Amino acid sequence: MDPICEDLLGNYGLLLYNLKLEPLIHKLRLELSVIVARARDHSIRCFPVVETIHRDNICHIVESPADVPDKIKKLAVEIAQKAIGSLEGAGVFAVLLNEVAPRPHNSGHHTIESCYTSQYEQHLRAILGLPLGDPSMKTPAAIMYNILGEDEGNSGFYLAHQLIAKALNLPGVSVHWYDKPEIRKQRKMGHITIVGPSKSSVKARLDSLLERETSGSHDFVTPRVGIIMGSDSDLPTMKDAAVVLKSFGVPYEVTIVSAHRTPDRMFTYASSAKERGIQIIIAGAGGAAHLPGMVASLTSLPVIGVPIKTSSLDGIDSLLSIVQMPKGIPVATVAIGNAANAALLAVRILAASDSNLSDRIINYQNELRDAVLAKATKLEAEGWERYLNESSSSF
Ligand SMILES: Nc1cncn1[C@@H]1O[C@H](COP(=O)(O)O)[C@@H](O)[C@H]1O
Repeated sequence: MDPICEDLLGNYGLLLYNLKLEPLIHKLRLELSVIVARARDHSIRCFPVVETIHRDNICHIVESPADVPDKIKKLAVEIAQKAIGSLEGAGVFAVLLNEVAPRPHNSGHHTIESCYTSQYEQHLRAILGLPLGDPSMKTPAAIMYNILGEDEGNSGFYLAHQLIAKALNLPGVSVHWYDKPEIRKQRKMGHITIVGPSKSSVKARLDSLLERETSGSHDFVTPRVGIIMGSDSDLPTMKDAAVVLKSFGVPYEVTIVSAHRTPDRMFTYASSAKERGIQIIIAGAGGAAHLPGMVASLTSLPVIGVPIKTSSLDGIDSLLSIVQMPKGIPVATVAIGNAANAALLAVRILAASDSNLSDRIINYQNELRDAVLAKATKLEAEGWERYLNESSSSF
């Protein structure tokens, strides 16, 4: 059997339309879903493939995009398109393992916050004969959690509202309450969508909401600075920015975004940064270092570029690629390899409207001054030869 099909049969079940489904459905752990929109002119657009995670045969969580290889996503989209192509009618259809639902679907609820066009808007566009909208994600990751009734009556409402109150304290969260008059155990009463910069961050936020152990970070504060770099080989340089931000107590996120190797990710990252709460982006890249400039062209946020020192041209190539921006799209550029200065500049920009940070910058500068004055006093007292001998290890 084709290994892709084996993969699907093993984990995702999408190819099982024509097989005996019952025994497999009972074992279903997760399922892929594709929301397909078909317009009246028969044009078709697909939302990103999501994975739905089931508990007691009820959809519990939806993660977007699905964490499966691209070849599986491609195959899932092809199957979904084929399925919808064989049906009549315009509108939004959800294609899953055991159903084709001719309507907006639970597995597409996340699109309200995470996609340029929600499944509901797409449905209206499709049935009204309007052009279909862009179904791609405007945020790198989203997770949707169904609020299921935990109890009957008032106790059930109380538990659900407790969860909602907690959710509203987390960044990137939107709560939808369906206002159903009655609550029953396992009945879908609403849903919570969490959007964020990565799968791990949205999963960690959901874990914190549900008071579950998380394998990722426990820091759920919205990052104010995004530190991005073209490759993990830039990390030894770029980590200095993180160290400085940490010392100033400025929340930040760190990730890899390559202008050339992951252009779509760069687009999504830069265009969603502002609405995710990021205020400044620090972008490091080496060689043909187009990342800072391209990111600056996709956002209105200030962008600080860090030229990474390269082996062949010592970073001059990176510096010139970053600093020579055309008029209209500025990138503040620091010295080659000086990610610490990029972070200090970011802190100064934030400090312009944050008196607490401003005080910390002044303290930091005072500390720098005092350190230099102490060295000057020592040099004058000891003379340069002894000073050099004593300090040689630190030069
Ligand atoms: N310009 C560019 C686009 N995508 C990655 N780079 C840069 O290419 C350099 C070499 O990357 P790697 O070590 O992954 O080959 C890194 O500095 C990285 O920022």
